[in-house]
Amino acid sequence: MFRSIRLARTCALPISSRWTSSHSRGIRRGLTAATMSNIKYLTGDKDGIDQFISQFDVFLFDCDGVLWSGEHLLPRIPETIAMLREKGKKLVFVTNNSTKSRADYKKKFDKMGITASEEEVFGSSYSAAIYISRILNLKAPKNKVFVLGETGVEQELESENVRYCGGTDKSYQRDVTPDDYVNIANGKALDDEVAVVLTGLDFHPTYLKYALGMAYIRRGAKFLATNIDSTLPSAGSLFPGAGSTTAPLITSTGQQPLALGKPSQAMMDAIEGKFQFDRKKACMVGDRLNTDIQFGIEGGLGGTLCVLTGVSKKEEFLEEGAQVVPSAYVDQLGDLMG
Ligand SMILES: O=C(O)[C@H](O)[C@H](O)COP(=O)(O)O
Ligand SMILES: [Mg+2]
Repeated sequence: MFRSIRLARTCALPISSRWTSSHSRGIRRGLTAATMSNIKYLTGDKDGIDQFISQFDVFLFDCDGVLWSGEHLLPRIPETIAMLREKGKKLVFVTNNSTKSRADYKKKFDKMGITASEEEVFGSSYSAAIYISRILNLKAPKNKVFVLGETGVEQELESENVRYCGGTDKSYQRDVTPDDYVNIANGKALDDEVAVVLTGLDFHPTYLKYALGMAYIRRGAKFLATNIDSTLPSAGSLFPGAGSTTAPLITSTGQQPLALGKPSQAMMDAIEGKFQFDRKKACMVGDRLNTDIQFGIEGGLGGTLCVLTGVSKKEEFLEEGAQVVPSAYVDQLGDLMG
């Protein structure tokens, strides 16, 4: 894949041509006995843990299902993060959860006693905002975004001076009326400055928002998504994810959105550019195979660590022929404390 790099506006983020590839090229690799034997199970293996950690200078951490499950902090997370910092490791928090901004995550870290800075967060809502502001680079007045998502998306669009409508605006959280059908069909209800429809995990989906989103896409607006995770791990269980709240627009328009969160390799390029690290000395830690682990493997990182406190189960990567296989796994991240 040809990769052209151009320095962007303010904070030096490389702009990769990989923003354009809609879906990452899945991993085509059968799980053989050899690879199965290579997967390290680290829980309870002190020497194995030390040896594993010593290979890496940088850890990219997923959040939901790894650090916490919704508002429930998982065991020994503050200690584990502190331990890695004491060992001089660089940490980056790479979440697909677009409902919060980097500033919101800083507040959540503080509330949960996790030592982390806003600068260390790189979320899918930020990824989407920089794609729109620095790649699409839409010309006014047709440069507005119709949002189907939460405040995290809105805040990150604001941080990139991108205009938007929809989203958490309460005037869209109402029942659709007969006039709405007429005004959407004749375009009176549509904002001519909307050039993009951006979806994320939406806790307030309404038929009206879907009807407007569909109309904008049908009249040519770009269809983007922060991420398309089908489920959200929370309170130790699974709930509808961003992919599920985006699905009505995929079904009604017959179009697939360009997803800008993990496993998008353009997001990896942007993270590498911002945090400047050697991929071979970096490890991706996550709970989901088709986002986190695939992200690390396709990104050519030195290693991937799957934790079993979120979405994926070990059977999914230990079974014969498994497509996405981490280099190691633990029952929970806190197990790295030995
Ligand atoms: O539905 C979603 O958006 C995802 O389940 C959720 O956001 C995943 O977040 P992550 O595990 O990447 O922190
Ligand atoms: Mg996760």
